[in-house]
Amino acid sequence: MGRGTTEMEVGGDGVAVIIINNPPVNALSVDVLFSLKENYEQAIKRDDVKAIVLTGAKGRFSGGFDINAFQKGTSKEVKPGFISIDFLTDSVEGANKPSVAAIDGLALGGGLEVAMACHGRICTSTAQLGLPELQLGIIPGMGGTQRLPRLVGLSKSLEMMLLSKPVKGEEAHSLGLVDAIVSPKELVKVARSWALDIAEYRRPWVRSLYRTDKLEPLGEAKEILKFARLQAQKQSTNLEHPLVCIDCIEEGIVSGPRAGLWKEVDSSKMLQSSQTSKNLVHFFFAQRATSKVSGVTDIGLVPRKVRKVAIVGGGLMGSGIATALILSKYSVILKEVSEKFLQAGIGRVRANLQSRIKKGKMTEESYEKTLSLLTGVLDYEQFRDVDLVIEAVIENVSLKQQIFADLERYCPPACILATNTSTIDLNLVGEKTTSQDRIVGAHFFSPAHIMPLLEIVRTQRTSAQVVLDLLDVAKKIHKTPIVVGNCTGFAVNRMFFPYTQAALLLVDRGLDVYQIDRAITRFGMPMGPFRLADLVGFGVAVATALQYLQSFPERCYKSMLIPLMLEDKRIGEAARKGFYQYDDKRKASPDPEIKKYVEQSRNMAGGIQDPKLMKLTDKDIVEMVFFPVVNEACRVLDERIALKASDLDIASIMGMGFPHYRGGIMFWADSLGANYVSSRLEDWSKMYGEFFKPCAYLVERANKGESLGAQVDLAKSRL
Ligand SMILES: C[C@H](O)CC(=O)SCCNC(=O)CCNC(=O)[C@H](O)C(C)(C)COP(=O)(O)OP(=O)(O)OC[C@H]1O[C@@H](n2cnc3c(N)ncnc32)[C@H](O)[C@@H]1OP(=O)(O)O
Repeated sequence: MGRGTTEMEVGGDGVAVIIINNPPVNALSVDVLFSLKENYEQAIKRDDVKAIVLTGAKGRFSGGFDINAFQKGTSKEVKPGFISIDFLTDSVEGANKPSVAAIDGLALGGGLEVAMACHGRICTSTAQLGLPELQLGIIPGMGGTQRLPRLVGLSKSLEMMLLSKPVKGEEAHSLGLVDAIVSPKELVKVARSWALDIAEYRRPWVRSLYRTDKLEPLGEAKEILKFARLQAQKQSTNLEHPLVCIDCIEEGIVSGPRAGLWKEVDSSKMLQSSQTSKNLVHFFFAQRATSKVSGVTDIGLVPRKVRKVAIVGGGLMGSGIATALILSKYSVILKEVSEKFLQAGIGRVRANLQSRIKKGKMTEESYEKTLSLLTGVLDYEQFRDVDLVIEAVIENVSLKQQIFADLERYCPPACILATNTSTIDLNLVGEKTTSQDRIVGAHFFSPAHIMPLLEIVRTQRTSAQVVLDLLDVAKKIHKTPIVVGNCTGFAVNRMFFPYTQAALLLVDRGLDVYQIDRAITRFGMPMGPFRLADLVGFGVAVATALQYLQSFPERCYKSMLIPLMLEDKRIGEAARKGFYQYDDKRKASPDPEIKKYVEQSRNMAGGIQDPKLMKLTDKDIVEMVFFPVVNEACRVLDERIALKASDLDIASIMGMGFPHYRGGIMFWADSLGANYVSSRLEDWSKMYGEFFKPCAYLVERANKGESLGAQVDLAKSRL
C-alpha cells in the first residue's frame, strides 16, 4: 500500500490547486513526491492551467520528508539530485508557470523546502515554518541550505537551521520568508489570485535560488560562517552534521547556488547513513512511542478530565510539581503541616515562576494569573473535590502510609492517588488502604518544573484507567511519560545505580576522580558521576545506596569513599565541598584535599591497584562506567519493569542526561553489539568481581545474536 498521495483540481480561473494528502502531518513520502511530480507535469502540460497553488490537506502544509523512510528505507530507488535538482529546481522553480505555496499549520523540513521552490508563499499567522533536519542528524536535503539564506539572510537562516528552530507566520512574514499573512479561510483564495498575478506579470516572478539581495557581502558572510562554526563546535561537540550544514551553505555562497545544491545532495546521502542520524531518528520515534502503552492506550478507554490537583508536601519536589501544574493551568492545592513550611513551599513556587520572568519566558501579568491557581492549606478539608493527589513528602514509609490512609478518607472515591516516591514499593505505601487500584507512582525528576521526564509507576493492581489519566496529565504538562513497573528504584534510578558505583570501583582501584568525570563529560553527559554525586548530596547518595544494598546485595560495590567524606561533613555542593570545591558562583574546581579520602578508601578496599587500569583510554572508562548500567537495564527489561527497550533509551536521555545523539543507553549498546558488551563485562567480572557479571538476559541475547532492543515477550509481563 502506498504512503500518501497528492490530488489536483483545476479551477475555471486557470489555477491548478495541488493538495498534499498524507495524514497526520502530510509527510513527503516517496509516493507523495512522485505523485506531486506527476501532477506538476500535468499542470505544466495542460493549456487550461496558467498557474499552480500547492497546499496541504486538513490545515497542515507538510511536516517534511517522511522520517519513516530513514528507518525502513523506501520502495523506490531515487537517484541523487532527482528531487532537489531535477524536480524542485528545474521543473517547479524553473517552470514557465508560477507556483504559490498556501501554508497553514506547518511547513517543516522538506515541506518548507518545497514551498521555497515556489515563486510565492502565503501563510496563516499560526503556521510554523522551519528547517529542523539537524535534530535528526541530517541537513536540509531539498535545497534548504541554499534557499533559506537567500530568503532571510545568512545569520537568521543559520539560527533556524542550527537550532532546528521554526518561526511563526508573523515572524516569517517580517523576515521575508512569506509574502503575505491571511486567515485560514482566505488562504487558498488569496494564493490563487497571487499565482495569477505572477503569471500575468502583476507581481514579480521570483526564483529564490538566484536571489542575492538578502545575502551579506562575501567578506562579511565568511566571518558569520566562521563564527557559526566556532559556536557549533562548542555547543555540539561530538557532532559532525552542523559543520557539514555550514559547509554546504558556504559552498553555495562561494561557488554559486547550483554547486551548493550538489554539495547538499552528496552530504545528505552521507549523513543519512551515519550512526548519529540513526540514533536521532530512533530518539524521535522512541519519544513518541512512550505514550503508546499496551493494555492501556489500545483498549478503547478515554482519559478522565483532571481539573483540580492536590499536592501533599511543599518541599523541593512538591513545589516543583506544583509549578509544573499551574503552568499548565491546573488548579492546585498545596498542603503542608505548618504555616512556616507552607509559606516556604509557596515561596519556592514563586521563585520558580520569577526565574521564568528573568529568562523572558513569562510576563508579570501571567505570573499573577498563574500564581492565583495555587492555594495553600494546612488540612485535608479542601481535598473533597480533587481529581488527583500527588504525595511528595520525605521518603518515610510509615508517614506515607498514614497520608494515604487519610487521603482515602477525604478524597472522592474516584480520585487518583499518586506518590512521588523515587524508591519505595508502592504496595507498601498503600498497605493501609483498600484503594490499590487507584494508587500509582508519579515520579518526577528534580527540578520537577524543568526536567522533561515523568516516570509513571503501576503495580499489578493499578487500573489501566488511572495510568491513562496520568498519561494525559503528563502530556498536558509537557512531560514525556514512561510507564514502568514497581520495584526498588523503578526503572530510571535502578538502571543508573551502577553508574556511580562503577566510578567508585575504578577510583578504589587506582583511577583519578577527575579523569573519570572528564571522560564521561567528553562522551556527552552533562556531568560525570562525581560531579553528579556532589549535586545530589552525599546524604541522599548513601541512603539510596543502602536501599540498593538491601535489594540487590550480590551486585553492589561497597566503596567507603563517600561515607568517609561524609564523616568529615563534606556533603557535596550544598556545603561547597564534595569531590569538588565550589566558589560563590557554584563553579566547581578539583580539590587536592580529596586525595586523603581516596587513599583511605583504597586502603580499606584492600589496596589493590591494577596497573592495567592506569592505562585506560577514555573509551574504556566510558564502557566500564556504562556497561554495568546497560546490564541493569537488561534486568529491568527481563523483569518487565519496562516493556520496551526504547522506553529505557528515553529514560536515560531525559532522566539522566545520556546524550540523545547516541540514541539512549540500549540503542547505544546495540550499536556496539550485545556480544561485545557481554564479553567485556564477563572479562571484567573475572578481574574485578560480581559487580560486572553480565545478567542472563544480556548473555542470552548476545549468544543468539539478537539486539537488546528487540521486543521482549510481553506474555511474561508482571504488569
Ligand atoms: C529532505 C528533507 O530536508 C528532510 C526532512 O524533511 S526530514 C523531516 C523534517 N521534519 C521534521 O523534523 C518534523 C518532525 N515532526 C515534528 O517535529 C512534529 O511531529 C510535528 C511538529 C510535525 C507535529 O507535532 P505534534 O502535532 O505534536 O504530533 P507528533 O506526535 O509529533 O506527530 C504526529 C505523528 O506524525 C508523525 N510524524 C511527524 N512528522 C513526521 C515526518 N516528517 N515523517 C513521518 N512521520 C511524521 C509522528 O511520528 C507521529 O506519529 P504517531 O502518531 O504514529 O506517533
